[in-house]
Amino acid sequence: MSALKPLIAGNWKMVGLPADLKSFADAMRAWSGGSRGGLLICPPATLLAAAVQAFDGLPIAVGGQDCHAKASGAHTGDIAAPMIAAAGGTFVIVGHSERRADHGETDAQVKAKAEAALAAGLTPIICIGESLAQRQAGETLAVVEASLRGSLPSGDLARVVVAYEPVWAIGTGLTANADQIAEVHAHLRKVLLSIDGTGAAVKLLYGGSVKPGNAAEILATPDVNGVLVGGASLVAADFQAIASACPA
Ligand SMILES: O=C[C@H](O)COP(=O)(O)O
Repeated sequence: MSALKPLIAGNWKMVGLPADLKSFADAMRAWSGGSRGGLLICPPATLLAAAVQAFDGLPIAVGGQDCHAKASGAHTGDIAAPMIAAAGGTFVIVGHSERRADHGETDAQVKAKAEAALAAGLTPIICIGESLAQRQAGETLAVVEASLRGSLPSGDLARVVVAYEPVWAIGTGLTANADQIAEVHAHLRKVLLSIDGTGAAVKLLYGGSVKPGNAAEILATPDVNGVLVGGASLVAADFQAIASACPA
């Protein structure tokens, strides 16, 4: 773990009703433990403002799961970055592999979304990762480097977070091992430093089947500055166990 304060981020994806948010917030309020990392929950857009209220007084930031590249306009069903900020959100995930796969999002579009997020005062969490076929073909580092370079916003990187999420490890129960994570994160850090001096400030999260049982090892892996948790972030006890696993 580097000097960067780790970030434990939960992505609820398309899961969660008001009652689920209430149970989760009640459990977080009753939690006697703590975390050395910052905590973030990205609920579905319908719960964004309610989550800000539900977590009032708790050290839990709230973020969106996606934003449009434009600040407003005729884009039915989309959400603009200033809307997330106005609801009290401070982060937004962009370029998640599920959006890249389901909506054909390109690196250029992800870059535009990250720039829109920054313009609205949000911290973008830019997701990149290789498919199983790309890993088996030995293309992992080239794929993630190209995606990183293509998805990063122009200019100051100090407020950017990058999440490495191998597509084959998302929701599958498969997790990249510590050596695989360390190799990719070291490469991403080298690329970030080569782009701009502010690349040192970019938090590098790992995502893909992070659970209470593997969080400590992942969080202790060199160049890992936090985790992006899907399924396990829906269960307060699991999210708490992962948050508690942050090393000193
Ligand atoms: O955004 C989160 C990632 O897609 C990981 O999801 P997962 O923890 O359910 O594998």
